[in-house]
Amino acid sequence: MSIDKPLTLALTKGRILKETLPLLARAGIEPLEDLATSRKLVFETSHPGLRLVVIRGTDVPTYVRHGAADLGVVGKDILLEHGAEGLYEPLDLNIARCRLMTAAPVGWRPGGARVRVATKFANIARQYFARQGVHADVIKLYGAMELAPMMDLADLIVDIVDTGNTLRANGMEPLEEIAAISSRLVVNKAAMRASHGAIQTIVDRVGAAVAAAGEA
Ligand SMILES: Nc1ncnc2c1ncn2[C@@H]1O[C@H](COP(=O)(O)OP(=O)(O)OP(=O)(O)O)[C@@H](O)[C@H]1O
Ligand SMILES: O=P(O)(O)OC[C@H]1O[C@H](OP(=O)(O)OP(=O)(O)O)[C@H](O)[C@@H]1O
Repeated sequence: MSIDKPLTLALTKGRILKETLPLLARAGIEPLEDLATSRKLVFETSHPGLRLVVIRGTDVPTYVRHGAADLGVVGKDILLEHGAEGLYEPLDLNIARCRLMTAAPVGWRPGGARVRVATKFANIARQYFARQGVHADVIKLYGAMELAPMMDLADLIVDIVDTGNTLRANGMEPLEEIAAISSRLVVNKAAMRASHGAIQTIVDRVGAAVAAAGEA
């Protein structure tokens, strides 16, 4: 395989993208166009032979697993929920930090033998409650998890908590932490072997940028 093969880095759009771009800039990787104002999905960068694609977080592991992107930036919550098969996870980027938690309406106490749990993170929730020996009926939702207990769709939710403002605003409180979440750099395993030098250079530069951000 040619050593000049261009590399693709898949970025999660939205909140993670906002925190990723300054880190990449510190690593000397800057898009040649303004991502915020462009409707494009593919961007050349200042780093020779590296382009960016900007997609939904849940699609990042899919692109990287299939080798359609060589590297990716994605939340650990997505990796836990959708699996990290075929991926290396060489760096914790220490951005978009939050916690994956169980939460319930203030004052809720377990009653019957089963709990109804509404969440976007159905696999994580099933594994978590199974480990706790709790019979959980997991109801998959795609957003606004806090609404489910209010409408008596569920007793508990599993959701991302940062400040706790969203829970408080909806009469809920956090209960238990399932996992600490931050965004990760992931690499396709086959690409790591085929383009080791070029990929390791990027991992090292981004790693140095993470360390510098930690000291700032
Ligand atoms: N409040 C938060 N504080 C810090 N990080 C968060 C927070 N909420 C989500 N994240 C992280 O950011 C990622 C994207 O969250 P965001 O809420 O922007 O997207 P989404 O609306 O869930 O995704 P999509 O646009 O694909 O529907 C999550 O996977 C998680 O890793
Ligand atoms: O504890 P907090 O600081 O309130 O943060 C937690 C909230 O943040 C995220 O939602 P986000 O703000 O991204 O909205 P969205 O996912 O509904 O777009 C997440 O889904 C939680 O609802």
